[in-house]
Amino acid sequence: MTVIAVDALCKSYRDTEVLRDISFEVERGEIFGILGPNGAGKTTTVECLSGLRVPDSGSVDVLGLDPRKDRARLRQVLGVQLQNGMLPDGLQVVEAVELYRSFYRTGADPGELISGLGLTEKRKTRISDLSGGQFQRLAIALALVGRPRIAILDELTTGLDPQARRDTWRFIENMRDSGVTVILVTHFLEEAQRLCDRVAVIDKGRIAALDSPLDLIKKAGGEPRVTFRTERPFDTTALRSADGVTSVKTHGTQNPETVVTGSGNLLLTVTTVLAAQGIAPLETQVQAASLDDAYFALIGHDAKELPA
Ligand SMILES: Nc1ncnc2c1ncn2[C@@H]1O[C@H](COP(=O)(O)OP(=O)(O)OP(=O)(O)O)[C@@H](O)[C@H]1O
Repeated sequence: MTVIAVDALCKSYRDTEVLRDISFEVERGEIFGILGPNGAGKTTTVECLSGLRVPDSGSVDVLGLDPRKDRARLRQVLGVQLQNGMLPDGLQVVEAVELYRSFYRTGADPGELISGLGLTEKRKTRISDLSGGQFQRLAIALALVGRPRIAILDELTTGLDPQARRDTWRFIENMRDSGVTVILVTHFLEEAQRLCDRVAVIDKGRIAALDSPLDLIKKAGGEPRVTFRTERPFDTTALRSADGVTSVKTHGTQNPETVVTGSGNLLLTVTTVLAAQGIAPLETQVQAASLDDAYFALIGHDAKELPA
């Protein structure tokens, strides 16, 4: 069942086109990721979904409602993660959650939500005294306290420590399992790969790709890689011509690092070729293709690329 339908959305700020013909649909119970570089138009897109921004043209349908015309009804079914600075500093955590709970006819138990997000110790702390990560967790609690049917989480885990990030991922997965649809704007590709059922990559106001993380990786031709170091540089000719190997890149002169990408049993291929040359690889690692590869292939600047 489609819960969000966006069709041909366009938006300009003065004479700068920020959204250029954005269309997508989101199904009930999905975690739908929105990825893209800074300034790509991700926040503007989700602001059009929640009615905070009015598109210049195109249409948005959220659970059968038009966010421009039905904001009051939409607010009862849509939870939006607030950004820092949007809440009165003097409120305590528990007061903020209870206040937000009062905006909804039905909703979550504030105490359970606070504990589920690891904020029990901070329940009496004023918002101004929270750390960045604690505020972030409060913002998630406020987005969810009305038990929304759709939650829009923009930069969900920015500023969270690794443990809190993982706890938050589990929390979001449980939410999805209970039928909530989640729109997740993120810069963390690992987060998108782990959580999202489908991902839209927005670049310069257009959708550059929209697919499941696995299919994005496949379509971008992402391949597993084997990385190792050697004591000294070696002739890579045999490795380059081995079956299934598509690229070999080496960098450094002291214990140079070599990265081999390809298909088949790449680790066996690499170790066999090296053994035939009497080379013992050090610190060997095998990595599956990831969303990072697909993302950088799509937006065209691979910050991680090693020199050939
Ligand atoms: N109120 C505004 N007035 C003018 N320009 C704006 C306004 N809001 C956003 N922009 C511009 O629109 C473009 C898209 O912004 P948006 O916040 O949607 O990007 P984003 O993809 O969410 O970026 P980020 O990853 O940095 O959060 C940017 O170039 C931004 O400077």
